[in-house]
Amino acid sequence: MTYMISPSLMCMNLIEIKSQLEVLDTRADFLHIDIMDGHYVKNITLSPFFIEQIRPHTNLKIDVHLMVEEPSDFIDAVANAGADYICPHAETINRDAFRIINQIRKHNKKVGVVLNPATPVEYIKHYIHLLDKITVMTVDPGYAGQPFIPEMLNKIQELAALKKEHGYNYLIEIDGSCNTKTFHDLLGAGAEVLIVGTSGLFNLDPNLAVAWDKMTANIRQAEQAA
Ligand SMILES: O=C(CO)[C@H](O)[C@H](O)[C@H](O)COP(=O)(O)O
Ligand SMILES: [Co+2]
Repeated sequence: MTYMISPSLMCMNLIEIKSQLEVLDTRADFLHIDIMDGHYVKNITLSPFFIEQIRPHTNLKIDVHLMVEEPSDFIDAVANAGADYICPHAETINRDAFRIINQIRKHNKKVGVVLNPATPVEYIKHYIHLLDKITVMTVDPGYAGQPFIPEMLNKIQELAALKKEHGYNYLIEIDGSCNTKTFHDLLGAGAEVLIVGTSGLFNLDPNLAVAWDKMTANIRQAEQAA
């Protein structure tokens, strides 16, 4: 199975950003950056300023997860700060989805959308063919450390089947509780990008390089069981 790993930087040890980025730079495929406005979800984490600060220190693709009520207010700022993928929630763009997709494309950035657990794939059917990435939330958005919602495995399978049937280009990404308990089922269902946060990576060891090795061993085990 091929898969890509996207560490969620809101879960990193922010006191050690530089050394942690060095560890991730040679190992990860993306850096996942959660931006929240305190309204769409009741939390505030990273920011366009944070992206601008880390951009010169990594060669990885920066993937921005916008948990905000008005994505159009943030797209230019995160694009100018150096994001590669810009991913608003489908629930926040369906009144002007095509305008938002064009706003992201104008910056020559990849377009993703994120689906909350209660949002069906049907909700994005009129623009699914335009997407570079679809993120299935396997927890309700807003916080790290929440329990996995197993009903989401069917949604991942549905996206994998649609991709195969129509030849769509989107990557199928998972956000929330990707860890040793869920890797097997997620990869089996068709997950292609795993966002790893507290449970899958950062809490495995205080030394991030050691935590990374533990995580990859866990994934290898999950693959073998498949
Ligand atoms: O979007 C998120 C939360 O709303 C995140 O990307 C979290 O950082 C991620 O879910 C954390 O991973 P965990 O293993 O579920 O703590
Ligand atoms: Co996220």
